Order: sequence, then C-alpha cells, then structure tokens
Amino acid sequence: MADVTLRGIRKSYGSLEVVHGVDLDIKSGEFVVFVGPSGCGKSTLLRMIAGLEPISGGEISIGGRVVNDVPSPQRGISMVFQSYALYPHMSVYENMAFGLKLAKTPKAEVDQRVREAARILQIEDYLERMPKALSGGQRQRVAIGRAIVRNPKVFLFDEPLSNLDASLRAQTRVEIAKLHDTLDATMIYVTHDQVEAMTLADRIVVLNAGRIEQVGSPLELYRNPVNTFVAGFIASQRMNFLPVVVEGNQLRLVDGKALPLSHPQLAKAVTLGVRPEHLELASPEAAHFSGTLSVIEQFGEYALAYVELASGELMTVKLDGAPDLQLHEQVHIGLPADGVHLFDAEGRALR
Ligand SMILES: Nc1ncnc2c1ncn2[C@@H]1O[C@H](COP(=O)(O)OP(=O)(O)OP(=O)(O)O)[C@@H](O)[C@H]1O
Repeated sequence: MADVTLRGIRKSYGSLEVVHGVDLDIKSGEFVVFVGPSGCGKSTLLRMIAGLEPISGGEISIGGRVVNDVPSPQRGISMVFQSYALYPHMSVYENMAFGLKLAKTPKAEVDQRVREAARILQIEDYLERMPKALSGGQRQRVAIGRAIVRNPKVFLFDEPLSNLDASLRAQTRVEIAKLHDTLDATMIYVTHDQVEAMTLADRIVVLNAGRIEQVGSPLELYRNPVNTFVAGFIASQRMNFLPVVVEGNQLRLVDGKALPLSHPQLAKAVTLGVRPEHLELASPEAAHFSGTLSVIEQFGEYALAYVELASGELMTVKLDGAPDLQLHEQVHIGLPADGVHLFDAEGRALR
C-alpha cells in the first residue's frame, strides 16, 4: 500500500518546458486516471513517477519516501505499456518470471507467484506458449501478469488497452477493475478513452498543456466542470456550447428566445453549455431552439441528431431509441430545467 505525492513537478526537454509544476496527492489504494488531449504530458508524468524519465523540478514521493533519486526498479512500482513489451523469445511463464529471477527470488516463490497471477488473469493454459502464439488481449494479460508477480505498491498503466479491438477492450477493462478490487493496490492509468476514465477511476485528473485543469470523481467532473475545457473533454459526447447574453434575470439565446436565470450573474456575455443527453425534442411553441437536421446517427439504443441553428451553430442532441426523423426537417429542441452550465468570457464556470 502506498500514497503517491507529486509536489511542483516540472519537466523540460532542452529549453522547452512541457510539464509546468504539477501538485497531486494520490491516496493508497486509489485508482487515478490521467486524461487530456494528445501531447498534454500524461505519459511524461507517468514515466516520471515510474523513474523512466528524470524530473526537471519538484518532488515525487511513493509510500512516504522521496524517490527523486531512486532508480526505477527500486521504486516499488510496476508499469504496463500499450505495446505489451514482452520478450519474444521467452514463453509466457518465463516472461512473467523474468523480473523475479533477476531479483534472485527463490525458485519456489517465483513459481507460486507466477501461477497465482496466471490464475487471477485466467492465462494458466498459455504458460508454455510463446508471445507470438497469443492474441493481443492475451498478450496484454501476460503484460499485466508480469506486473502483478512483482507485487508492486503502485501499478502504472500507459494506455494498456489501446491496441485491442472494442469488445476485448471492454472485457479487459472489466478485468482491470476487478484486479484493482482484488489487489487493493494504488493504480495510476493514462488513457485517451472516455469510457475507461469514467468507469475505472476513483478520481480523474484532467491535464491540458502540462497543467492540471481539474481533479475529481468522474461524476464530479461530469456534473461540475470548472471550465469549458473540462466540460468539453469529459463524457462520450462533447458538450454543446453557445454564446448567450445575460439580460437582468434572463438569458437571451442566439435566436432571440429567453430563459430565466436561477442565479443572477454579473457577467454580460457568457457561454451556455449543455450536454447532448440533456436536450430533448419539444413542440415549436415550447422549444428554445429550432434548426435543420443536418446529420443523424442511429445506434439503435439511441441516436445522435446534429441540428444546425439559423445562427450557423451545430447542436448535438442525444435521443433515446430510434427517433423517426428525416434529414433536412425542422427540429425543435428544449433545454432542461437543470443541467445547463454557464461559463464566463474566460471559460470559467459561473455558479
Ligand atoms: N523526448 C522528448 N523530447 C522532446 N519533447 C518531448 C519528448 N517526449 C515528449 N515530448 C513532448 O512533451 C509533451 C508531452 O508528451 P507526452 O508524451 O507526455 O504527451 P501525452 O499527453 O502522453 O500524449 P499522447 O496522448 O499523444 O501520448 C509533448 O509536447 C511532446 O512533444
């Protein structure tokens, strides 16, 4: 069991600073997911915790011990990579046992740990196979198994599922969630995938250009994003944003309709944010927006309607089931009583 603490972590490549002073407290046993757009510094941060990348400033502690100058193998961490990084000339068993043998672990104990990890991951039948004779999903389980046998205090995952197809991804995601429950270890996980972040994380850390934008539970980030960046980043379908004007106790919408404001706001020009799943079809009289249906994507269980307003803004509306809508028809949309977000000119959430 181990806390992980980051204090003022910086990283520069030459004169270019890419991580600008990150502070973060990860509790022992917590599952923390780093998300953010490509190049925001997720992998760099993870690799600095792993000791694979030197830090340019700040302090990293694992289990209460400052590890800035501790080499990676002595940090009590195990890392699982996107590329699996298995040794091609070794069997599954040998791949899993390799690190323990290097550490001069007694043979009987190596055997017991490898078999226990194989049991947890249900790869007992493949122990004698070579990696090339395994599917991508099986290889990734071996890579996870290799991490488990070392009995680390902290697991670090760098996009471990991104090479798998959709159904295997979902299956392995559930296995990782179960693993976290079984092992009770601290896990830090980097991903691009919204579903992985939302479903696996106790807390999500949203990074942008080398800085933390917000840290919170998946539902906190979904319900109370602190700014338009987090609001637009979290959730499967991007939040809709529209410019609006505050007039007294009302919001004036793009096409002239008004919406009562529950809290008076000082800002005049603001951005309204509303998630596609919180919009609904309405009668023309009750609608807050009307527009032309420019694209509809039917998923069976739900549909995404892309509606172009007269102002040129495109709104995404998520509708249950398989709505019977025709391309280019007029669609009328109602805003929910709650679930509407407001942001100031700098993109900060207004409460
Ligand atoms: N060895 C390097 N030399 C110079 N710049 C680097 C090096 N490694 C990473 N960077 C830069 O540091 C920044 C952060 O990279 P990092 O790989 O951490 O991003 P990321 O958020 O993990 O991105 P992705 O999701 O695309 O993997 C990027 O701008 C990248 O170009």
